[in-house]
Amino acid sequence: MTDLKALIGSITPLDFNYVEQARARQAQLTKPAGSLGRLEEIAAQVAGITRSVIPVVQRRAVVVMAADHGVTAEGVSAYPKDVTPQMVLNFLAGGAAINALARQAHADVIVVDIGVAADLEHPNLLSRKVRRGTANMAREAAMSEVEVLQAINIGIAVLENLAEQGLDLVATGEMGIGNTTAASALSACLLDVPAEYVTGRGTGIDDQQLAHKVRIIERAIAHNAPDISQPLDVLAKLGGLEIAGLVGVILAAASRRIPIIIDGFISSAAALVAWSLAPTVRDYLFAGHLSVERGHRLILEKLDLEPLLNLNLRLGEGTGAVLAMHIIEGALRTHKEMATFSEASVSNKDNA
Ligand SMILES: Cc1cc2ncn([C@H]3O[C@H](COP(=O)(O)O)[C@@H](O)[C@H]3O)c2cc1C
Ligand SMILES: O=C(O)c1cccnc1
Repeated sequence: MTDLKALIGSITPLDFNYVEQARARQAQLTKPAGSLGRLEEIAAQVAGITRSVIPVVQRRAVVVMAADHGVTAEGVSAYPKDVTPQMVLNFLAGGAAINALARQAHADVIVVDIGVAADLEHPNLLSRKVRRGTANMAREAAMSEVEVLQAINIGIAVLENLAEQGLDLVATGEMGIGNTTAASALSACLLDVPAEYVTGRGTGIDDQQLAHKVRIIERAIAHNAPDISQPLDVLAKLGGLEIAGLVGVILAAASRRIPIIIDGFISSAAALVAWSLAPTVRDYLFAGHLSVERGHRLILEKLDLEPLLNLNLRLGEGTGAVLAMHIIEGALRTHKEMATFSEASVSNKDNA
């Protein structure tokens, strides 16, 4: 097992030397100063992350962590829990939204069974089951302390393996019926806001079911009484195995200086936990999009992240994050491929 403390300690802030050099290059490119807006900031941030003045993001992957949630017994989702293993098989067959978008973005889809409550076998599935779904958090802790650490360690190992093979950009994705309930419970605690503020309709529940979902989350928080100053305690009691796995992915990617695009509400809840453990992780994060799910904006505000896209997505799987890879690529392509004023013999501003 990785020493989590050591991993967290190894996450360093952006290297401003490279940020400044990237900004200096941007100032020389054939465009009015600042005219590429956030694309310029993205290029500078990736330069600071990777310690490369002209970075590339050639090798890309989305890690889709899948797991089940005991809290589905309370009727918090519009879909049955069987959809979790069924969708895992769909990912492996290439038929889900994430597969189509990943093909377009030239990203590998890495599917991890970290806690699906069904027996799954497939040559391309990473079978890393910690347990068959979490316990029902409305009645008991979702996971034990040992299990949450196991799940985080699996995320770390998955990322480190990918990094060994070569990885320039990673997106986070998930699948787990009931996981908006876990993400809402986590966010309510870590943001210290009423559950209602961060609870949405997930796969599409009605008003009555939404009110019920809020009550279940309130009950889970009251019953488990997590220590909100201890992110791992909150994660164990109210989280999900896939969320814990993504915490590991995020921490390990930051430690290896790999830029991370987080997806919607659930991935962002994982990022919130990672940030609570290691605030420096913020430097490595891009928010792929703003989800429709209530509460997403509050998490992004806490992390001081501005979403790259706003497309009314409410799917998860990593879809918004993988779409945002095109924006990051656009930022880095202009940064790399544009001519400077002197190269193209274009006149710069008089005082440049
Ligand atoms: C067919 C299908 C595909 C999905 N892909 C992602 N999710 C998304 O919906 C689930 C969370 O919503 P809730 O908390 O309401 O269950 C997660 O599995 C999430 O990834 C899906 C959901 C369904 C039904
Ligand atoms: O934003 C998300 O991640 C999301 C929203 C609804 C359902 N599943 C995921």
